[in-house]
Amino acid sequence: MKYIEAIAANVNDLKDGDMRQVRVGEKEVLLNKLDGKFYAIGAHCSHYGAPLAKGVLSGHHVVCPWHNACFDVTNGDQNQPPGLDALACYEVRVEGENVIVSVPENTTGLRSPDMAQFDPNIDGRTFVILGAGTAGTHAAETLRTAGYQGRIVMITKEDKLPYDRTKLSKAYLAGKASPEEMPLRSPEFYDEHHIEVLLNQQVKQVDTTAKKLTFSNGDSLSYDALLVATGGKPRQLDVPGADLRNIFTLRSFEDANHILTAAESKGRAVVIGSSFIGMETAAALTQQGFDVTIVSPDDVPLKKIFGEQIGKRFQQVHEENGVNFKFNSKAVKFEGNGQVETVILDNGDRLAANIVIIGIGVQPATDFLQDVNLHPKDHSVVVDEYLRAADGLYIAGDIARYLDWRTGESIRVEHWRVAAQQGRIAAHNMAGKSVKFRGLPFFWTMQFKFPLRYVGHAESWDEIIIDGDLQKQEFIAFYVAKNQVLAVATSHRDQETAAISELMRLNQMPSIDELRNGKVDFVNRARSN
Ligand SMILES: Cc1cc2nc3c(=O)[nH]c(=O)nc-3n(C[C@H](O)[C@H](O)[C@H](O)COP(=O)(O)OP(=O)(O)OC[C@H]3O[C@@H](n4cnc5c(N)ncnc54)[C@H](O)[C@@H]3O)c2cc1C
Ligand code: FES
Repeated sequence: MKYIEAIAANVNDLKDGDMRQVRVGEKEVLLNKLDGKFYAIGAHCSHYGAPLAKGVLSGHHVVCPWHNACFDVTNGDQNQPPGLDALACYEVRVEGENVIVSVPENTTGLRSPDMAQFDPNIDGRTFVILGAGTAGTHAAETLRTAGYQGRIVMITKEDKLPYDRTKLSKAYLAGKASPEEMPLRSPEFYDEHHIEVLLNQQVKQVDTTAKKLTFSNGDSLSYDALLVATGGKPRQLDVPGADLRNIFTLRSFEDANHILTAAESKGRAVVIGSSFIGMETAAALTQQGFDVTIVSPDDVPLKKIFGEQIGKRFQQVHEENGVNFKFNSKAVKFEGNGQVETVILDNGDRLAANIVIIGIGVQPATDFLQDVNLHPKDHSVVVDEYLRAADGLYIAGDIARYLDWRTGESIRVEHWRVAAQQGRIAAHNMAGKSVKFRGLPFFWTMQFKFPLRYVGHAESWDEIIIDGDLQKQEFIAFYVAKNQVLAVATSHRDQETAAISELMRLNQMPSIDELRNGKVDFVNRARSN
């Protein structure tokens, strides 16, 4: 292999705990100094390619500024999702005052994690992963990185290998991502690591005593351990005309493709619901040339999650881009000749529509589970801190209900990164370790050019402290209850967000008085760990 070598820095350029992006030939490298030693790894996050130098170095790991993936800077290992690959690790040496980094000429900056080889003679067990979403995908790969050599079967009712669901309502629907950009891994990857993916297979029943799954075609499959990660199923609107053509929900690749096909003729779109799916879909369809109206029973979009001020800022951004809102309204009927033409609201208003998207939330997809502890509120599965629901049965992602270690409350979240984290933890436990789930919820949204990141979990709060400027979309909002920061929503303050999530994870957030006074240096506080 050919290497490129270059002087990347002077030894005095970096203090302990510093990191910077440097160039070695044409390649970008993240150079770090820890305990007097230099390390060099790939410069860009394996998720969406964020420059890690703009994140936060905390202890031995760097937190990505965009969606909080974490990498060990001494070897490039990824220790927190959402990305799947590790980072390349490069040779560094010091000669005199020069820090010299050596990089393979063909490096991509990424590295596939080391995985155990499938060998049924060594391990004759079958581990089944029901659900090929983010939790399932991370679990399958983690089983191999954790050394499991038995059979892995991942099952999905969809016709696609695992893909990036979060892009559906953003880049994909807006026409900015092609179908080829959606898969999380290539077909060859699953072959190489002997991860069997059964497509188009719906599971109808799980017998947790006999450890057996039954498919809708009557076939069955026995398992030694099972991870159920079946995600959410969109709520339907039970009103007359709801079965007309061109009325959609959005959960799967197939849903998005149906919407795109119907959207070819452009025209008017009505979106029912002003939470994430509704708002993101409205933004994407507007960018596709639709005249979009959002119908919502609320008076401000996203108010229950972010509060009134931030919700109104999202509304303003949508209105500036031409989206109309019908607040305090419900759709009570759809009319049309085979295909939807009119949406009728509870106040009698009639909205012309070529397509309708219903975004009124999801329910945990658990109807095939009988003999486990389902929560009466939403039929999510109650798990212990190891994400276990019964002997040999693990649960991860949108269907898992667990105790939030920060507040002791029973919560369930619908976030991509959390589902990935849980898939990883569940896999470690299936593989024989004893790892507790102690994640900090994190999600992001992007509507037009308004990005928002959210760390923590707050269903209600006493106060929202806002640092920054909502109008400029540069702010941090702290959601406070009983003198504790439960959650933080931020826009265009990415490095501080990474630092805050680190401080929240370590239980080292500044006091509420400090936050009220402003000017807290979150980045330096997180770096000093
Ligand atoms: C359009 C959209 C955009 C989103 N954007 C964001 C975002 O920006 N940020 C964020 O944090 N979160 C976002 N989310 C939420 C995020 O995608 C979910 O939290 C995450 O996908 C949950 O992962 P999961 O593995 O639990 O389930 P899923 O990803 O839903 O995967 C479930 C899997 O189970 C399979 N399945 C279900 N039932 C059965 C059955 N009976 N038999 C066989 N297979 C079955 C499905 O086919 C699928 O493969 C978004 C969600 C959607 C729908
Ligand atoms: S780009 Fe790094 S976590 Fe998304």
